[in-house]
Amino acid sequence: MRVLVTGGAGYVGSFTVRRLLAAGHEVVVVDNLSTGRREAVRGCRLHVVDILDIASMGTVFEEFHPEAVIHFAALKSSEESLRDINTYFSVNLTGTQNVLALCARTGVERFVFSSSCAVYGTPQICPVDETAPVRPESPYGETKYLCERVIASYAQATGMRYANLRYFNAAGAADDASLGEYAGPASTQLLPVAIRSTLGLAPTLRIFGNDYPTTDGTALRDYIHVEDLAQAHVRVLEGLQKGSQCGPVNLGRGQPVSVRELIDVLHDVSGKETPVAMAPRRPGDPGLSWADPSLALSRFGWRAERDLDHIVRTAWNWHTSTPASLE
Ligand SMILES: O=c1ccn([C@@H]2O[C@H](COP(=O)(O)OP(=O)(O)O[C@H]3O[C@H](CO)[C@H](O)[C@H](O)[C@H]3O)[C@@H](O)[C@H]2O)c(=O)[nH]1
Repeated sequence: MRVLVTGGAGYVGSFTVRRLLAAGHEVVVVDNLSTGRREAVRGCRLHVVDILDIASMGTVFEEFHPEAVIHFAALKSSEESLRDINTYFSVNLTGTQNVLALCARTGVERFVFSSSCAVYGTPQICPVDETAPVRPESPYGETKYLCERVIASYAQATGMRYANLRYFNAAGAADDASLGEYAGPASTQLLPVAIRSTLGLAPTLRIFGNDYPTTDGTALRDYIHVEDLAQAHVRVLEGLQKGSQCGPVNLGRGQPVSVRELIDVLHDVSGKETPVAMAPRRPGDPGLSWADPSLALSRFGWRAERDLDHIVRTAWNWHTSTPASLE
Protein backbone atom coordinates (compact mmCIF):
# COMPACT_ATOMS: atom_id res chain seq x y z
CA MET A 1 0.00 0.00 0.00
CA ARG A 2 1.06 3.61 -0.53
CA VAL A 3 0.84 5.07 2.97
CA LEU A 4 1.25 8.74 3.85
CA VAL A 5 2.21 9.22 7.50
CA THR A 6 1.79 12.66 9.06
CA GLY A 7 3.97 13.16 12.12
CA GLY A 8 6.13 10.23 11.02
CA ALA A 9 9.26 11.82 12.53
CA GLY A 10 7.71 11.77 16.02
CA TYR A 11 7.81 9.12 18.71
CA VAL A 12 5.04 6.65 17.84
CA GLY A 13 5.10 7.78 14.20
CA SER A 14 8.74 6.87 13.61
CA PHE A 15 8.28 3.35 15.03
CA THR A 16 5.19 2.88 12.88
CA VAL A 17 7.01 4.02 9.73
CA ARG A 18 9.77 1.51 10.41
CA ARG A 19 7.26 -1.33 10.74
CA LEU A 20 5.32 -0.25 7.63
CA LEU A 21 8.53 -0.33 5.59
CA ALA A 22 9.48 -3.73 7.02
CA ALA A 23 6.03 -5.02 6.00
CA GLY A 24 6.69 -3.91 2.41
CA HIS A 25 4.51 -0.80 2.23
CA GLU A 26 5.55 2.31 0.33
CA VAL A 27 5.75 5.21 2.79
CA VAL A 28 6.02 8.98 2.61
CA VAL A 29 6.32 11.08 5.78
CA VAL A 30 5.05 14.62 6.31
CA ASP A 31 6.35 16.35 9.43
CA ASN A 32 7.09 19.98 10.31
CA LEU A 33 9.90 18.81 12.66
CA SER A 34 8.55 20.99 15.49
CA THR A 35 9.06 18.05 17.85
CA GLY A 36 9.89 15.27 15.37
CA ARG A 37 13.47 14.42 14.37
CA ARG A 38 14.83 14.15 10.87
CA GLU A 39 17.15 11.32 11.99
CA ALA A 40 14.15 9.27 13.15
CA VAL A 41 13.00 8.86 9.52
CA ARG A 42 15.05 6.36 7.56
CA GLY A 43 14.30 4.49 4.37
CA CYS A 44 11.59 6.77 3.00
CA ARG A 45 10.99 10.31 1.82
CA LEU A 46 10.39 13.05 4.40
CA HIS A 47 8.54 16.22 3.39
CA VAL A 48 9.10 19.00 5.90
CA VAL A 49 5.62 20.47 5.67
CA ASP A 50 3.14 21.76 8.24
CA ILE A 51 -0.35 20.21 8.18
CA LEU A 52 -1.78 23.74 8.45
CA ASP A 53 -0.17 24.56 5.08
CA ILE A 54 -2.89 23.00 2.96
CA ALA A 55 -1.37 24.10 -0.36
CA SER A 56 1.94 22.31 0.29
CA MET A 57 0.09 19.34 1.76
CA GLY A 58 -2.01 19.21 -1.41
CA THR A 59 1.12 18.97 -3.53
CA VAL A 60 2.36 15.99 -1.49
CA PHE A 61 -1.02 14.23 -1.81
CA GLU A 62 -1.19 14.85 -5.55
CA GLU A 63 2.36 13.62 -6.16
CA PHE A 64 2.15 10.51 -3.98
CA HIS A 65 -1.51 9.55 -4.33
CA PRO A 66 -1.70 7.65 -1.04
CA GLU A 67 -4.14 4.78 -0.66
CA ALA A 68 -3.96 5.15 3.11
CA VAL A 69 -3.14 7.85 5.64
CA ILE A 70 -1.96 7.42 9.22
CA HIS A 71 -2.38 10.74 10.96
CA PHE A 72 -0.10 11.36 13.97
CA ALA A 73 0.82 15.02 13.52
CA ALA A 74 -0.55 16.86 16.57
CA LEU A 75 0.32 18.53 19.85
CA LYS A 76 0.05 16.11 22.77
CA SER A 77 0.30 17.66 26.22
CA SER A 78 -2.88 17.96 28.31
CA GLU A 79 -1.12 20.39 30.63
CA GLU A 80 0.15 22.66 27.86
CA SER A 81 -3.26 22.61 26.16
CA LEU A 82 -4.82 24.29 29.21
CA ARG A 83 -2.43 27.20 28.67
CA ASP A 84 -2.68 27.40 24.88
CA ILE A 85 -6.17 26.41 23.82
CA ASN A 86 -6.08 28.24 20.51
CA THR A 87 -2.92 26.55 19.25
CA TYR A 88 -4.25 23.12 20.26
CA PHE A 89 -7.52 23.57 18.41
CA SER A 90 -5.74 25.02 15.42
CA VAL A 91 -3.03 22.34 15.02
CA ASN A 92 -5.04 19.33 16.16
CA LEU A 93 -8.49 20.09 14.80
CA THR A 94 -7.89 22.37 11.80
CA GLY A 95 -4.82 20.31 10.89
CA THR A 96 -6.90 17.13 10.89
CA GLN A 97 -9.63 18.79 8.83
CA ASN A 98 -7.01 19.78 6.25
CA VAL A 99 -5.72 16.22 6.05
CA LEU A 100 -9.26 14.86 5.74
CA ALA A 101 -10.21 17.35 3.03
CA LEU A 102 -7.19 16.21 1.01
CA CYS A 103 -8.07 12.55 1.63
CA ALA A 104 -11.56 13.20 0.28
CA ARG A 105 -10.20 15.13 -2.72
CA THR A 106 -7.70 12.45 -3.70
CA GLY A 107 -9.77 9.35 -2.89
CA VAL A 108 -7.85 7.96 0.11
CA GLU A 109 -9.47 4.65 1.10
CA ARG A 110 -8.16 4.02 4.62
CA PHE A 111 -7.47 6.37 7.54
CA VAL A 112 -5.90 5.54 10.89
CA PHE A 113 -5.97 8.23 13.55
CA SER A 114 -3.81 8.69 16.61
CA SER A 115 -6.36 9.36 19.34
CA SER A 116 -5.94 9.13 23.10
CA CYS A 117 -7.37 7.75 26.32
CA ALA A 118 -7.65 11.47 27.19
CA VAL A 119 -11.08 11.34 25.50
CA TYR A 120 -12.36 9.37 28.54
CA GLY A 121 -11.08 11.91 31.10
CA THR A 122 -11.40 10.18 34.46
CA PRO A 123 -13.09 6.88 33.62
CA GLN A 124 -15.90 5.91 35.98
CA ILE A 125 -15.07 2.24 35.55
CA CYS A 126 -11.67 0.65 34.86
CA PRO A 127 -10.75 -1.18 32.74
CA VAL A 128 -12.47 1.27 30.41
CA ASP A 129 -13.87 0.04 27.09
CA GLU A 130 -14.85 1.96 23.96
CA THR A 131 -18.53 2.18 24.98
CA ALA A 132 -17.67 4.27 28.05
CA PRO A 133 -18.86 7.87 28.08
CA VAL A 134 -16.49 10.39 26.57
CA ARG A 135 -15.61 13.22 28.95
CA PRO A 136 -12.34 14.93 28.02
CA GLU A 137 -10.88 17.05 30.81
CA SER A 138 -8.47 19.16 28.78
CA PRO A 139 -8.53 21.03 25.47
CA TYR A 140 -6.10 18.36 24.23
CA GLY A 141 -8.58 15.56 24.98
CA GLU A 142 -11.39 17.66 23.52
CA THR A 143 -9.52 18.10 20.23
CA LYS A 144 -8.88 14.34 20.00
CA TYR A 145 -12.57 13.58 20.46
CA LEU A 146 -13.68 16.26 17.98
CA CYS A 147 -11.21 14.85 15.43
CA GLU A 148 -12.74 11.39 15.92
CA ARG A 149 -16.19 12.86 15.14
CA VAL A 150 -14.99 14.75 12.04
CA ILE A 151 -13.26 11.59 10.75
CA ALA A 152 -16.50 9.62 11.20
CA SER A 153 -18.40 12.29 9.23
CA TYR A 154 -15.91 12.22 6.36
CA ALA A 155 -15.94 8.43 6.35
CA GLN A 156 -19.72 8.38 6.18
CA ALA A 157 -19.72 10.80 3.26
CA THR A 158 -16.87 9.24 1.26
CA GLY A 159 -16.90 5.53 2.20
CA MET A 160 -13.36 5.82 3.58
CA ARG A 161 -12.60 3.09 6.15
CA TYR A 162 -11.11 4.31 9.40
CA ALA A 163 -10.04 3.53 12.93
CA ASN A 164 -9.54 5.94 15.82
CA LEU A 165 -6.82 4.40 17.99
CA ARG A 166 -7.07 5.51 21.61
CA TYR A 167 -3.61 5.05 23.13
CA PHE A 168 -2.97 4.71 26.79
CA ASN A 169 0.55 5.59 28.06
CA ALA A 170 3.13 5.06 25.29
CA ALA A 171 6.62 4.31 26.60
CA GLY A 172 9.79 2.32 25.84
CA ALA A 173 12.24 2.21 22.95
CA ALA A 174 13.68 -0.16 20.33
CA ASP A 175 15.33 -3.35 21.64
CA ASP A 176 18.66 -2.35 20.12
CA ALA A 177 18.33 1.30 21.26
CA SER A 178 18.32 2.46 17.63
CA LEU A 179 15.11 4.50 18.07
CA GLY A 180 13.26 6.02 21.00
CA GLU A 181 11.63 9.08 22.43
CA TYR A 182 13.25 12.51 22.38
CA ALA A 183 12.16 13.83 25.75
CA GLY A 184 13.72 17.21 26.39
CA PRO A 185 13.69 19.01 29.75
CA ALA A 186 10.14 20.21 29.05
CA SER A 187 8.81 16.64 28.97
CA THR A 188 6.34 15.83 31.73
CA GLN A 189 5.93 12.10 31.07
CA LEU A 190 6.68 9.92 34.06
CA LEU A 191 9.27 7.50 32.66
CA PRO A 192 11.63 10.01 30.96
CA VAL A 193 11.26 12.37 33.92
CA ALA A 194 12.13 9.54 36.33
CA ILE A 195 15.13 8.49 34.20
CA ARG A 196 16.35 12.08 34.14
CA SER A 197 16.20 12.26 37.96
CA THR A 198 17.87 8.84 38.30
CA LEU A 199 20.75 10.07 36.14
CA GLY A 200 21.10 13.25 38.21
CA LEU A 201 20.08 15.42 35.24
CA ALA A 202 17.05 16.82 37.06
CA PRO A 203 16.13 17.37 40.67
CA THR A 204 14.08 14.97 42.74
CA LEU A 205 11.19 13.25 40.96
CA ARG A 206 7.92 14.57 42.35
CA ILE A 207 5.22 11.93 42.79
CA PHE A 208 1.97 13.73 42.12
CA GLY A 209 -0.44 12.39 44.75
CA ASN A 210 -0.17 9.55 47.26
CA ASP A 211 -3.78 9.68 48.42
CA TYR A 212 -5.46 7.93 45.50
CA PRO A 213 -7.61 4.86 46.26
CA THR A 214 -4.87 2.41 45.19
CA THR A 215 -2.75 -0.04 47.16
CA ASP A 216 0.21 2.34 47.50
CA GLY A 217 -1.79 5.56 47.10
CA THR A 218 -0.17 6.56 43.79
CA ALA A 219 -1.99 6.86 40.45
CA LEU A 220 -2.56 3.89 38.13
CA ARG A 221 -1.86 3.98 34.39
CA ASP A 222 -1.66 1.53 31.50
CA TYR A 223 1.89 1.75 30.07
CA ILE A 224 2.23 0.25 26.62
CA HIS A 225 5.41 -0.36 24.63
CA VAL A 226 5.81 1.86 21.58
CA GLU A 227 6.67 -1.20 19.41
CA ASP A 228 3.33 -2.75 20.38
CA LEU A 229 1.59 0.48 19.43
CA ALA A 230 3.43 0.59 16.10
CA GLN A 231 2.49 -3.03 15.42
CA ALA A 232 -1.14 -2.17 16.13
CA HIS A 233 -1.13 0.56 13.47
CA VAL A 234 0.13 -1.83 10.81
CA ARG A 235 -2.32 -4.56 11.86
CA VAL A 236 -5.26 -2.16 11.87
CA LEU A 237 -4.31 -0.61 8.54
CA GLU A 238 -4.07 -4.04 6.92
CA GLY A 239 -7.25 -5.14 8.68
CA LEU A 240 -9.12 -2.17 7.25
CA GLN A 241 -7.85 -3.14 3.83
CA LYS A 242 -9.60 -6.47 4.16
CA GLY A 243 -12.86 -4.76 4.83
CA SER A 244 -13.32 -4.32 8.57
CA GLN A 245 -14.63 -0.92 9.57
CA CYS A 246 -14.20 0.51 12.98
CA GLY A 247 -14.57 3.60 15.13
CA PRO A 248 -12.65 3.89 18.40
CA VAL A 249 -10.21 1.14 19.46
CA ASN A 250 -8.33 1.13 22.78
CA LEU A 251 -4.61 0.34 22.62
CA GLY A 252 -3.30 -0.61 26.04
CA ARG A 253 -1.97 -3.64 27.88
CA GLY A 254 -4.94 -3.71 30.22
CA GLN A 255 -2.56 -3.84 33.21
CA PRO A 256 -2.72 -1.08 35.81
CA VAL A 257 0.68 0.07 37.10
CA SER A 258 1.17 2.60 39.90
CA VAL A 259 3.72 5.42 39.85
CA ARG A 260 5.52 3.66 42.73
CA GLU A 261 5.63 0.31 40.90
CA LEU A 262 7.12 1.93 37.83
CA ILE A 263 9.85 3.57 39.95
CA ASP A 264 10.57 0.18 41.58
CA VAL A 265 11.02 -1.46 38.17
CA LEU A 266 13.31 1.39 37.14
CA HIS A 267 15.37 0.70 40.24
CA ASP A 268 15.67 -3.00 39.30
CA VAL A 269 16.67 -2.15 35.73
CA SER A 270 19.11 0.68 36.45
CA GLY A 271 20.55 -0.51 39.74
CA LYS A 272 20.21 3.08 40.94
CA GLU A 273 17.95 4.92 43.36
CA THR A 274 15.57 7.50 41.94
CA PRO A 275 15.37 10.45 44.34
CA VAL A 276 11.65 11.05 45.00
CA ALA A 277 9.48 13.46 46.95
CA MET A 278 5.76 13.50 47.48
CA ALA A 279 3.85 16.36 45.87
CA PRO A 280 0.16 17.28 45.61
CA ARG A 281 -1.98 15.75 42.86
CA ARG A 282 -1.38 17.27 39.43
CA PRO A 283 -4.45 19.23 38.30
CA GLY A 284 -6.52 17.37 35.70
CA ASP A 285 -4.85 14.00 36.39
CA PRO A 286 -7.18 11.01 36.61
CA GLY A 287 -6.24 8.76 39.53
CA LEU A 288 -7.00 5.55 37.68
CA SER A 289 -6.95 4.93 33.95
CA TRP A 290 -6.41 1.61 32.25
CA ALA A 291 -7.79 -0.06 29.16
CA ASP A 292 -9.98 -2.95 28.26
CA PRO A 293 -8.08 -3.78 25.04
CA SER A 294 -10.28 -6.72 24.00
CA LEU A 295 -11.81 -4.99 20.96
CA ALA A 296 -8.37 -4.66 19.32
CA LEU A 297 -7.91 -8.41 19.80
CA SER A 298 -11.32 -9.48 18.50
CA ARG A 299 -11.37 -7.09 15.52
CA PHE A 300 -7.73 -7.03 14.49
CA GLY A 301 -6.04 -9.94 16.26
CA TRP A 302 -3.76 -7.50 18.08
CA ARG A 303 -2.61 -7.63 21.67
CA ALA A 304 0.36 -6.04 23.42
CA GLU A 305 3.25 -8.47 23.81
CA ARG A 306 5.86 -6.53 25.80
CA ASP A 307 5.69 -6.30 29.59
CA LEU A 308 6.55 -3.50 32.02
CA ASP A 309 10.11 -4.70 32.55
CA HIS A 310 10.68 -4.56 28.77
CA ILE A 311 9.20 -1.06 28.59
CA VAL A 312 11.43 0.31 31.35
CA ARG A 313 14.57 -1.57 30.26
CA THR A 314 14.41 -0.39 26.64
CA ALA A 315 13.68 3.22 27.72
CA TRP A 316 16.64 3.14 30.14
CA ASN A 317 18.98 1.68 27.48
CA TRP A 318 17.87 4.22 24.90
CA HIS A 319 18.21 7.30 27.11
CA THR A 320 21.54 6.23 28.59
CA SER A 321 23.02 5.34 25.20
CA THR A 322 21.60 8.41 23.41
CA PRO A 323 22.21 11.44 25.65
CA ALA A 324 20.71 13.72 22.96
CA SER A 325 17.36 12.09 23.70
CA LEU A 326 17.22 13.96 27.02
CA GLU A 327 18.58 17.32 25.80
O1 LIG B 1 6.91 13.99 37.27
C1 LIG B 1 5.92 13.25 37.26
C2 LIG B 1 5.22 12.91 36.06
C3 LIG B 1 4.10 12.11 36.14
N1 LIG B 1 3.67 11.63 37.34
C4 LIG B 1 2.49 10.76 37.40
O2 LIG B 1 2.67 9.67 36.55
C5 LIG B 1 1.46 9.27 35.93
C6 LIG B 1 1.63 9.29 34.43
O3 LIG B 1 1.86 10.62 34.01
P1 LIG B 1 2.32 10.97 32.52
O4 LIG B 1 2.48 12.47 32.44
O5 LIG B 1 3.46 10.12 32.12
O6 LIG B 1 1.10 10.49 31.64
P2 LIG B 1 -0.43 10.97 31.69
O7 LIG B 1 -1.22 9.76 32.02
O8 LIG B 1 -0.66 12.17 32.49
O9 LIG B 1 -0.55 11.44 30.19
C7 LIG B 1 -0.79 10.53 29.16
O10 LIG B 1 -2.11 10.64 28.84
C8 LIG B 1 -2.50 11.93 28.43
C9 LIG B 1 -3.95 11.89 28.24
O11 LIG B 1 -4.61 11.92 29.46
C10 LIG B 1 -1.77 12.34 27.17
O12 LIG B 1 -2.18 11.52 26.09
C11 LIG B 1 -0.28 12.22 27.40
O13 LIG B 1 0.41 12.46 26.19
C12 LIG B 1 0.07 10.87 27.95
O14 LIG B 1 1.42 10.81 28.32
C13 LIG B 1 0.41 10.27 36.41
O15 LIG B 1 -0.27 9.71 37.49
C14 LIG B 1 1.24 11.46 36.90
O16 LIG B 1 0.63 12.20 37.94
C15 LIG B 1 4.35 11.94 38.52
O17 LIG B 1 3.96 11.51 39.61
N2 LIG B 1 5.45 12.73 38.44
